[in-house]
Amino acid sequence: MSSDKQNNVKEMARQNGIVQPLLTDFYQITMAYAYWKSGKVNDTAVFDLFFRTNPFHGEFTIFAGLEECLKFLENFYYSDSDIEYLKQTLPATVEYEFYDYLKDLTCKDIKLSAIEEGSVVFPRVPLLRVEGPLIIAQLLETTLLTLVNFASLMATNAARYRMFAGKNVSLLEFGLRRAQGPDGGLSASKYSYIGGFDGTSNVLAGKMFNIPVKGTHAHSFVTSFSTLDDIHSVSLRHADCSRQCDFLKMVLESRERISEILDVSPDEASDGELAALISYAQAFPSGFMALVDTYDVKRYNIQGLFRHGRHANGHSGYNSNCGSNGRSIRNISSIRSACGYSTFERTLRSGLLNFCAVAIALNECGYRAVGIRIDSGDLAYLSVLARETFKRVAEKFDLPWFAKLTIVASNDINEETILSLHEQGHSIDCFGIGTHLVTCQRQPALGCVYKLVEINGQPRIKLSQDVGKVTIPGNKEAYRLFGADGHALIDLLQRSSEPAPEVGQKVLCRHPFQESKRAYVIPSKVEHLYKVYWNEGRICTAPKPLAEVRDRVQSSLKTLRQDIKRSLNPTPYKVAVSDNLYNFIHDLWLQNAPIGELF
Ligand SMILES: Nc1ncnc2c1ncn2[C@@H]1O[C@H](COP(=O)(O)OP(=O)(O)OP(=O)(O)O)[C@@H](O)[C@H]1O
Ligand SMILES: O=P(O)(O)OC[C@H]1O[C@H](OP(=O)(O)OP(=O)(O)O)[C@H](O)[C@@H]1O
Ligand SMILES: O=C(O)c1cccnc1
Ligand SMILES: [Mg+2]
Repeated sequence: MSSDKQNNVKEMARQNGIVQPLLTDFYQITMAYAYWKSGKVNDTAVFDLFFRTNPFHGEFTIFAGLEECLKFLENFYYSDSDIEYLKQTLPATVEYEFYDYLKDLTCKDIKLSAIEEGSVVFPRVPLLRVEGPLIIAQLLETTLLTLVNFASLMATNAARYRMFAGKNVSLLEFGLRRAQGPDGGLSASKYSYIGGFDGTSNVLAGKMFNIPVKGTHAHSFVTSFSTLDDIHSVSLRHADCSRQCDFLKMVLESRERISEILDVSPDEASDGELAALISYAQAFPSGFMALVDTYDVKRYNIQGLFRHGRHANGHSGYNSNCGSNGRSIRNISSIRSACGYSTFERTLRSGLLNFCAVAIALNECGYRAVGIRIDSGDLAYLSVLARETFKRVAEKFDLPWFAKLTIVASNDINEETILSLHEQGHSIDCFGIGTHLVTCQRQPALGCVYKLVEINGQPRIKLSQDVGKVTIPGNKEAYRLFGADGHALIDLLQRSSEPAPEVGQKVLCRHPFQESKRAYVIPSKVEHLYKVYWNEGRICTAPKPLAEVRDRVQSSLKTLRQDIKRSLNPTPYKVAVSDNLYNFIHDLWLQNAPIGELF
């Protein structure tokens, strides 16, 4: 295949295959027919796509999904089979000329302006502005919403995990198996990466979007081995020469030595687990990363006790509620009485001992192990226990790097768990996060809407009893005004006919609906938020590559004050309208609001 063709295939692959004009609500097509039949073919409209509330009890959102929107516009046409399907689906009374009209429909007369993908954005400020023929602009609604809503929600969720995890911890997305279907899983991987995750376990996402693919192994790998007899080969080739080492013998010898250092008996470690770890190390001698909790106390049938006693309030006993060994005395004693031996002594005893034995033997063969994953129990406590173990082995074997082995933690981790673990203190280097991240469990939808704000040059306002739902009419521009300290201060919406605010010039910023709320701002910097991305039938501003969008998320977040980003009770960021737009909204509101009668 020529390299052009290969690039083409790669480009196509980056596009989500199910995104096409029929991926919409039926009512868009019935409305299109009714518009067409009522002579509105030449009407022009402006639609705003925006959300009303930030997700996750936060005060910011990350805008994502723009690249997919542009690809959708680029490829928008009804195929013959689409038209055939519509003929069967719409009533027989629909005139045939309508299908001829649909057949020729493309986005050539649409103009799409948008905020840069990866930017922090706020309620009411349109993320996309779609201008053009009413019928086609209307037909785009559902697909644009589905492309922006989940992408932005995911990117925001991931950015929050990134922010609360801190920059010294890596984050891996492990969610595919628990995601909302294959497309949910794929999108989750893509937008988690944009939001600041370092890698994904999703191989297709890695291939399609060039995201680093990472992973460890599952419990099933460990439990598939029963005894040392299950080891296929006892040898491993030395890293520096072709010499075959008697790897099994080396591991068993190192296990003896380490068990003395750790003051545990090798008899208590599982041989099946050791066989599994040896086999994994033989397959990946330079990337040895082992799951070490398969044969911990959790697998000895006392799970119920452990769970109810310890995490009832979402906190571990470590540090807060602990005895001299760092565990909750109540839980330790209840587990002791249940199983007749000390949990503390037993915890990770098998896994850590076996891991260290294999890692030391690998070292003797010229390889460095990577680390461990813990997937159950008190992650703060167990990570500290593992780090202490590594330090002891590092010292005894005079291998300083051993103390710094990577500790990955997984198991139902969410934002609160990360904050709580940080509060307690832990030794985790990397979180593997699935369910809560990809399903956005804390808030499963963003709630972007697509509202008509102008028709044939005339502004449109949608009134509501709920003032928060009143739309801001007309064709508008949005500006971000920065304060003297360089932070973003306020987003300002103006009518498109108004001159842009200028640096150093006082601007009156008004709350869109509350008359008394207003402030003067003298911006130190003004950022025009919209660029035209699609016009005259083509992409006129190229969307940025994924890695640049990812950087944009971090640089854009840096412009926000810390209090806007904090987890608990963050300060709202201000979104305002110009004085001119304020008066325009309220005049139109009065014109459109019916005057009631009292009897
Ligand atoms: N130190 C900690 N502080 C707060 N939360 C923690 C801590 N350690 C673990 N967690 C969280 O507590 C929950 C523990 O879940 P659970 O009680 O089901 O235990 P488990 O170890 O997963 O048990 P099982 O193996 O039976 O599923 C997980 O959501 C995990 O992320
Ligand atoms: O908990 P999440 O945030 O969703 O992260 C993904 C989970 O998926 C795996 O568990 P699973 O029990 O499916 O398989 P395993 O045998 O590999 O643990 C992994 O061990 C994590 O616990
Ligand atoms: O690689 C892993 O450790 C992994 C991948 C998916 C889900 N849980 C864990
Ligand atoms: Mg698991």
